[in-house]
Amino acid sequence: MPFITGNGSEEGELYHAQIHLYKHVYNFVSSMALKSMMELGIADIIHNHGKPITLSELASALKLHPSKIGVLHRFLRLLTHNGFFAKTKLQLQNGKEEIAYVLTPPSKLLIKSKPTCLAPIVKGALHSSSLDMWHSSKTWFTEDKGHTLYETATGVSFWDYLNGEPDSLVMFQEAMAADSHMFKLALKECKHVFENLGSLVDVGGGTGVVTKLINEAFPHLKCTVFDLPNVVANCSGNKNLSFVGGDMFNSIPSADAVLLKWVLHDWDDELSLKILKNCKEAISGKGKEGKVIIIDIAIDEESDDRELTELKLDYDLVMLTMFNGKEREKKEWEKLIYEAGFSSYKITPICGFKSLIEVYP
Ligand SMILES: C[S@@+](CC[C@H](N)C(=O)[O-])C[C@H]1O[C@@H](n2cnc3c(N)ncnc32)[C@H](O)[C@@H]1O
Repeated sequence: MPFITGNGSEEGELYHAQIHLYKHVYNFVSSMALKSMMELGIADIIHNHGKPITLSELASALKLHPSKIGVLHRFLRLLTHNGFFAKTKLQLQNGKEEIAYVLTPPSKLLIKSKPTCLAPIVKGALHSSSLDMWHSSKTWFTEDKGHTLYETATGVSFWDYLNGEPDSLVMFQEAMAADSHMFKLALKECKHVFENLGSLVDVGGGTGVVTKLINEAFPHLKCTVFDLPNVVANCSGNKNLSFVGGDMFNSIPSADAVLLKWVLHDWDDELSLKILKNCKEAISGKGKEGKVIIIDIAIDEESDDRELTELKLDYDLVMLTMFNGKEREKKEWEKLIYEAGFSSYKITPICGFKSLIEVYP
């Protein structure tokens, strides 16, 4: 059981069950408190302060009305409990002590001046356009249409919504770019995958954050970012980095290798199969030497701990409800890869919760 049962008495079990249930009912409070912290820029303030910050110093930096100092304290208390701040004691000149707050590794990921800043993920994932649809889930379950939850709630697909709302498209691309910056660390783990390649096409490569990192590490590798025409319209590259607009369901530019990062989880098996078959076609000029490099989640409940599995399963529902996509278990990856006509593959965990899946013709 995921929760500890009581002392065996009926009441004890009931109380524990209630705590478990309420905890999950109010999980959104932790998410929204985190969003408030990101919007207020608290991580930046503490980072720029350069030393532990007291409540009154933080309130003053935030220019809060005095009536909000107690509010700030209670937000900080929850966020500290949730691991986003740590408390330390400052010795004052009058001999007294005062509590001060410092950043922890998760809140350091919200410092906007750092390349590893994940604030755009918090902004995008907790934006009303991602959350409001959940109120329509009962209708979605009971209707007999092949819509995503997002379509049922809003009447348009998420992709159409993005394409019709330039600000939202920018927010989405910024969230993707933020996540991709983490790839710089992962590149050290998977350098071997890109060595000895002459050309690479990054399919669904967005604004090219990942491809630029690969291009920096392998300046002689000819890289192409391939995405929808409106996504790459204003992107510029260099001698060995170009942007091409198109539709991966029609055809993909030829290369020695294709990269699909954070792409296949947007699509169901039928459409993913189509993309993979087009990837196979794109690398066919390289014979058995070609490869497809997938970076996505692989659900592995047996090996992963509870927190990691929960994150992967949360992502699965996000993909399902917004795109009719899915996060796949290892055996589902195998089925998809073999059905697309590839002969072998290798899965290696990277980037903390994603996997590198090397696929060979
Ligand atoms: C989840 S994002 C991943 C972006 C990037 N690979 C990354 O990891 O940051 C999926 C990308 O697929 C692109 N995409 C969606 N439909 C496409 C299509 N039919 N052809 C090419 N790209 C497409 C989207 O524009 C988006 O940039």
